[in-house]
Amino acid sequence: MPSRSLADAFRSHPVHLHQKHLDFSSLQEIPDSHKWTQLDDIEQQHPSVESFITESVPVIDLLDPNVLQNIGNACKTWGVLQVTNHGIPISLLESVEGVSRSLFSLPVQQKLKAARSPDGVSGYGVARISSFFSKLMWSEGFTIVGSPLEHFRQLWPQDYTKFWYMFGIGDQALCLLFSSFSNDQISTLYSDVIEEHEKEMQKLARRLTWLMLGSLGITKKDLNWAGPKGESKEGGAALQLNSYPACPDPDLAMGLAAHTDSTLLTILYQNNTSGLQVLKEGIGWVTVPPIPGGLVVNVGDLLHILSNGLYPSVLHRAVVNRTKHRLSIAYLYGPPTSVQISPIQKLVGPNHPPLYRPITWNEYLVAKAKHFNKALSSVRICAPLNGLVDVNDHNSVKVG
Ligand SMILES: C=C1C[C@]23C[C@H]1CC[C@H]2[C@@]12CCC[C@@](C)(C(=O)O1)[C@H]2[C@@H]3C(=O)O
Ligand SMILES: O=C(O)CCC(=O)C(=O)O
Ligand SMILES: [Fe+2]
Repeated sequence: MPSRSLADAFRSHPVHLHQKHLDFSSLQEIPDSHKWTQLDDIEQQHPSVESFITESVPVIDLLDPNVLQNIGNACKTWGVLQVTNHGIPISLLESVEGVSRSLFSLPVQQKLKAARSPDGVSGYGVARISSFFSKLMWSEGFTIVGSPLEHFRQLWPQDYTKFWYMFGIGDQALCLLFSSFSNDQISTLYSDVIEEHEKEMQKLARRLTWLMLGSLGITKKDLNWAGPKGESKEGGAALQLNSYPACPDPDLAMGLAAHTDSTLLTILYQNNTSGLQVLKEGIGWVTVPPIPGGLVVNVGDLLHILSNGLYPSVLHRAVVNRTKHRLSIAYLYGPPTSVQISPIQKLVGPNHPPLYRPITWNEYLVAKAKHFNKALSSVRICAPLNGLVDVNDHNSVKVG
């Protein structure tokens, strides 16, 4: 099962985090432990640019007849795009948002009952990449690999009262509906939502992978693990629920520090609060605004390797804001965990030597745990000939 082996990567390389769990909602001021300066994250030195003076991340309708070409262009020039008409029911995305909101609203002590262990992949905690920074991020996360049922049973109290609320115009038609659930009922209900979401997202992720590779002229035949004989090998995935509480001084805080994803691709849902920014060469940090019904899709490090550097894995981060609690839901999609990933043969030739050595997803996760933003460079075997530079390797010299 892919989910079980994804966890193996973390067992072999435990990450001990300086966990300091804050009750963000009670803070009027940012504690020193959470105050970031430019020195705390080298990537902060790039300017944040206003969306109206610059280009923006392409929005692509998956039903557009030119979808293949549009996706190819977006992947080459940005490494990120937003998709509409993707087929995932909005109601399903809103249900996962509801589960996430309910989870993060629990008291800290309750959430810690499902804390992620240093050598585990699933559970509640700060982002794994936190170990590379001296300052803490203004966020909480919950990672799910496989069924979340056991963790959910640890989380919700025995008698859990859930309320739905509806607001009318002004304060006229405020309506609260209360209902009591047993721990078992709520865990099963929420777990079913997560599993349905996983099923739907898996389908979309596969479709997007083939569209992205298709625009490079790659078909299933060109990939040994996904070709006619490899059909049965399914990709694996992790679901990351992110919560960014409102912050008294957003300029001093960091929601999620700049990183690339160790995936083939990541599909991100953001509730109607912006915060995601991507780094565009020569421009700076560009905000990716939430669009109704849209999903953000970004190229991950493994697709960067497969495409032999043609598709950059985009450096991105999440910033926070003063008034709104922001939630995001990231579906981190990868290949079967023990399959060797290397530049696709068709994209390699005398003028295009392979830039990376073969590596499995599990090995890559270990490399990320050791080297963080230098993980991609750590598997590089060849200096770029044609001016391609790893997006997360800003110190390297550009040629051409
Ligand atoms: C399959 C994955 C991908 C992981 C590790 C593992 C499970 C959790 C993912 C994230 C999610 C949050 C950002 C990130 C950088 C992090 O800290 O945890 C991601 C990381 C990666 O993309 O490297
Ligand atoms: O919250 C966001 O917008 C970004 C989340 C993210 O990058 C991740 O979970 O990998
Ligand atoms: Fe990410």
